[in-house]
Amino acid sequence: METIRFEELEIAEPILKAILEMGFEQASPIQAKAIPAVLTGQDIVGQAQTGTGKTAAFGIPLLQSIDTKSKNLQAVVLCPTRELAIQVAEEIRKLAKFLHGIKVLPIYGGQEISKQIRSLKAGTQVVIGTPGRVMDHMRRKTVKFDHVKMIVLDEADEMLNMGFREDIETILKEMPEERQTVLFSATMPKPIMDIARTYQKDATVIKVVKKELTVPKIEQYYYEVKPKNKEEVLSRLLDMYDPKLSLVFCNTKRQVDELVTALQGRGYFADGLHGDLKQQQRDRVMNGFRNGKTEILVATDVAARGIDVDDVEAVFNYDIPQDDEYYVHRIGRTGRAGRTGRAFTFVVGKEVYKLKDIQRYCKTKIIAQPIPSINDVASTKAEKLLDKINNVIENEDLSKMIDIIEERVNREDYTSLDVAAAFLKLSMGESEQIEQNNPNYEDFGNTGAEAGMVRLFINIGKKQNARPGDILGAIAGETGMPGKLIGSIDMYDKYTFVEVPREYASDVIRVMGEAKIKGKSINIEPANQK
Ligand SMILES: Nc1ncnc2c1ncn2[C@@H]1O[C@H](COP(=O)(O)OP(=O)(O)OP(=O)(O)O)[C@@H](O)[C@H]1O
Ligand SMILES: [Mg+2]
Repeated sequence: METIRFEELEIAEPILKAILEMGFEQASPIQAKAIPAVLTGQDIVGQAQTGTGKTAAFGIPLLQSIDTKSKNLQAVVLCPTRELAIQVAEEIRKLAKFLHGIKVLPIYGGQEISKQIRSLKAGTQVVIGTPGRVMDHMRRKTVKFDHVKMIVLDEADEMLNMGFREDIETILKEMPEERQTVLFSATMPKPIMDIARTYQKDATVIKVVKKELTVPKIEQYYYEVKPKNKEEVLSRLLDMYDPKLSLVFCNTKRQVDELVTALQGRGYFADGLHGDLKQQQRDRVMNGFRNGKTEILVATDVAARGIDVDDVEAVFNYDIPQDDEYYVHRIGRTGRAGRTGRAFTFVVGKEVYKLKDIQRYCKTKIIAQPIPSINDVASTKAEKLLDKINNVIENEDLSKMIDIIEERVNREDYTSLDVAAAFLKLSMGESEQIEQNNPNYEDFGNTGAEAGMVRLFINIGKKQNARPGDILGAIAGETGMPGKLIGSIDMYDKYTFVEVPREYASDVIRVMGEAKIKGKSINIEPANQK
């Protein structure tokens, strides 16, 4: 595709300077098409994939339309959530850095209204707000729309989903007839086009059409899981891919809270975001995620729309999204502005059919993946560590270290290979110690009813005719584990497992395989869960 430079788009000098400072090198396709169109003053519907710069596509012409000599309110942007309002205001402020005399104000619920009123009174030309709070100011007559030239509905379809239809319609009716109305989103379901027909005049639709609705640079995978395994699978994927920042979407607030507790219990830096939190808490959580203190943000769909955080390398659909469109917006939190990303979706049972619908809607392929075993996680972790070592070997002076190792190796009866292996094991942490004779294994983490326990899948061979008590007795006898410590054993047709305290897991594994459990002469094999 032809590249368009911002200089070719008739953008005012101070704004160009700001764009340069923001590090944008060329206009994205939606920017190249929408900026000139919005500048002509016509009504526009703009659709382009997530993370392709729609904010600046309306933000640049919006700023250019402001008369800086007047202190009247001249442009309004409506966003579905406070987080998005804050972010859009931030981006527009950056674009306005060299435009003197422009005030850009985010207004949203939860923030002290008197403070907002003071700022509005002092003269604000651009307001970025959530529909509820903007309505509130409209009713109090603390905003006046008489001089508004342009209104932007960012994520209009989501505002409708959230029940803001009436508010939006009331706001639009209050605005001058001859204003410009602009809509932007990555998805354009029918209700949006209805709004467009009712409230826009001969709108021009600008679609940057791509084959698929999702960003091609996002690798998309799915995993068939059992509900009770989701937490473990999530942990394995987090350990294996080690994303800098991750966003995990759940369908309910309760699930968000539960998962945050579970992840924190497992030692992850996780935090939760949903609509039941107090406004200050929401700000605290969002800031923690933006500055990297929180590495895993668990959220409901409040964080699905428009949120732009650098370094979100993975998105997890812990629960499959209820609407096809949500899939697009959720996974679009990664792979932004040309970067790569990964999206992982968990499906339970019949949900695979929902996944089919999603793929059809997005015109994309979501690839099935087996759940990584503990061994897969460990080898990926080892690979990553070794990659880091490469760097050290190539770039650092190791002579002193080599002397120390050499001295040790000469003194003891082992090789430098042994030393390297031992170091690798140490740096991978304790959890990998129970790998060797690894049956499929599930760790319950440190919270919940089964805290501290692990479940080991085993095979007992039908011919042995062993009863549960025999097996528990045999394990206890062989490992020295007090019998009462074995949580439980379950024997089904297809699989059998024992649940034991984590610290005994490696002992139980040790007696499996070749070893016979002597006390009762029962042979226990490691098994794969099926
Ligand atoms: N021309 C550009 N060159 C490089 N980066 C850009 C450019 N335009 C915007 N960006 C950056 O790309 C990121 C994504 O932009 P933005 O949030 O506007 O995407 P969007 O299209 O609105 O996505 P969504 O559909 O998720 O709301 C932002 O960090 C923004 O600063
Ligand atoms: Mg956006």
